[in-house]
Amino acid sequence: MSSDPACRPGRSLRLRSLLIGIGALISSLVLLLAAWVVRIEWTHLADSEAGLTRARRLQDVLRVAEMASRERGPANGVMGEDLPTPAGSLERLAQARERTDAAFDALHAQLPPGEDASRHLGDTRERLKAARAQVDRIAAKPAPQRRAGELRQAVSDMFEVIDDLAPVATRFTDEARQAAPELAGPLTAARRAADLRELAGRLGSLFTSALARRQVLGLDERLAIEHLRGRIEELRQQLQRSTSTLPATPQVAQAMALMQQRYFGDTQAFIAEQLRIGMSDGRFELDTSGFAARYVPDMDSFLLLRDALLEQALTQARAERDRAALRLSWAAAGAGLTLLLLVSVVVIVNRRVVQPLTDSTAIVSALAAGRLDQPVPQHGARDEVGDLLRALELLRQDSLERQALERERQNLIELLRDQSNTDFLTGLLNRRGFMALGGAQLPALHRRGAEIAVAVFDLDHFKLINDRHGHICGDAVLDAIGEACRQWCRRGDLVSRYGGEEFVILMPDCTVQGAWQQAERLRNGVASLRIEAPGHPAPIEVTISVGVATCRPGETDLARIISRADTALYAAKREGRNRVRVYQEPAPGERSPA
Ligand SMILES: Nc1nc2c(ncn2[C@@H]2O[C@H](COP(=O)(O)OP(=O)(O)OP(=O)(O)O)[C@@H](O)[C@H]2O)c(=O)[nH]1
Repeated sequence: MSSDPACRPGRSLRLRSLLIGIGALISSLVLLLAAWVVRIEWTHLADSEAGLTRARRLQDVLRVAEMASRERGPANGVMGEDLPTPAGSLERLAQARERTDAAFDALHAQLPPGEDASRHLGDTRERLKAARAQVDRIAAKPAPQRRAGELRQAVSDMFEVIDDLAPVATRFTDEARQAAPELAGPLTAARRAADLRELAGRLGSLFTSALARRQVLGLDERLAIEHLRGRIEELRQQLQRSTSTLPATPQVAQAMALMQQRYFGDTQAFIAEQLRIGMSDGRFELDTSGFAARYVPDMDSFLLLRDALLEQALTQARAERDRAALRLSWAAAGAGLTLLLLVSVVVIVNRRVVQPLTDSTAIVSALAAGRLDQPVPQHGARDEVGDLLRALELLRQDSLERQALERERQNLIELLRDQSNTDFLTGLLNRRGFMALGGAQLPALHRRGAEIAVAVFDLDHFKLINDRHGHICGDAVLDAIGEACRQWCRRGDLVSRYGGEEFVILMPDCTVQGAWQQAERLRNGVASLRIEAPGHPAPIEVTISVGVATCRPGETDLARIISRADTALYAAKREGRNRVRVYQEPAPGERSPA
């Protein structure tokens, strides 16, 4: 039964391997799926971060452009005022330049060094420096010496600084759009608002030359002003269209309304009036500073709108980043929990099912092999596996009882067998046991060429002992003779109480000479005994007569050998007892003594 493969413990090990394999496979699939989801969410998060970073950079670029644009007011101011330039104008210009430089520094700090945008901004600053030097050269001249051409050039150089920032702004807008497409709307609209501020500023700057010299506007200035007004209107419409598609925020709505009211309401009428004067007699009521004081504040409505749109974009980007981070956390936590659950399931199934099955298989195999010493493990749960283990324990207990009963039965059989072959008085073999064992030994002894002898001895006048001292004393004497046999016979000799007071000894590996010596030793030993018998004060002395015969080659009939030894025994009795006689084989033609 133990050879049945189903009983081998290996089965259960394979079941555990299967469980671990399935667990590992499902875990791998879950991990793969989780890695895929986490990767997607990670990409979303990275894109959102990138979109936010680019939106902030765009905000900084637009701030640089705003500051450079604001710097044009004080620059135009000092170029429009005669020497000595008022300290207040110089102070305003210095402060404006400081603010522009600070905005440049802040933007530079955001960019990794060596990046294209960083290098480009470096070039733009050089261009700004050159434009400022040109402004300072013109402002250092007396007003009459300042030519219209150089004034326009100086203004144009300042414009170019702003134009130079446009590619950087476009680049960050594109990068933000690629990383987070939802930012495209508000960022594009914010750039349009910034462009409107710039164009409005340029429009004002075109009046600078005529205002400074209180002259009519030149044809190219008039054309440029009309061109800019057209561009401004066009941009306004684009801005309206783009903001109308965005999710409306109160800040953007308010900034749009303010822009419409202030710049495209009051300020447009003011510009139209200045244009009319510039096209008629050039007698402006305001100088450049007065013009700037009236015109510039209304342009701030563009900046309010730009900032509101940028804030909307940044808020969107931050919200998207936070959502992506949350989704990423959920995905990672979900994957971790699923894995934990899987591992728990594998551990529980292993502990509740596979391990008990493994133990059960080992126990069943042990039971099948008859090994009952292996205890069945305790399993507290009231489930099928628990029932199985409890049933196995019952089976084991039952088998243990059966085994004990079987052992008892075997012992009893052994005992009975021994008793049936043993003489109850001396503990030696009885006749039956002697004949069975001795008869079985002879063939093997012959096969290895051993010499075999048999001795038969009988107590002398034993009847007298019984008669004089009683049967119990006779039994004690027989018992003492048995002890003497154990003491004086060799280890391999087979000794038996053959019947009554007659004993037979089978002596393997014994020549006739050896047998005679052995018999003599035994006879002397018995004669020297002083046997204590119950109820008998004096020790009893006995003698024995012994007959010895040897086994003929190949002879296996034990009874015949005993018969020959018996013949020798009778001879010993006849000759006076207490002696050993060896059976003499009759000469050819002579009759057997028996
Ligand atoms: N106490 C006792 N006596 C036994 C037992 N078996 C046989 N005897 C006695 O042994 C005696 C044998 O006597 P006999 O055959 O005449 O032989 P003997 O008296 O020994 O004389 P020889 O053999 O000629 O020397 C008988 O009295 C039997 O009763 C036994 O188990 N116990």
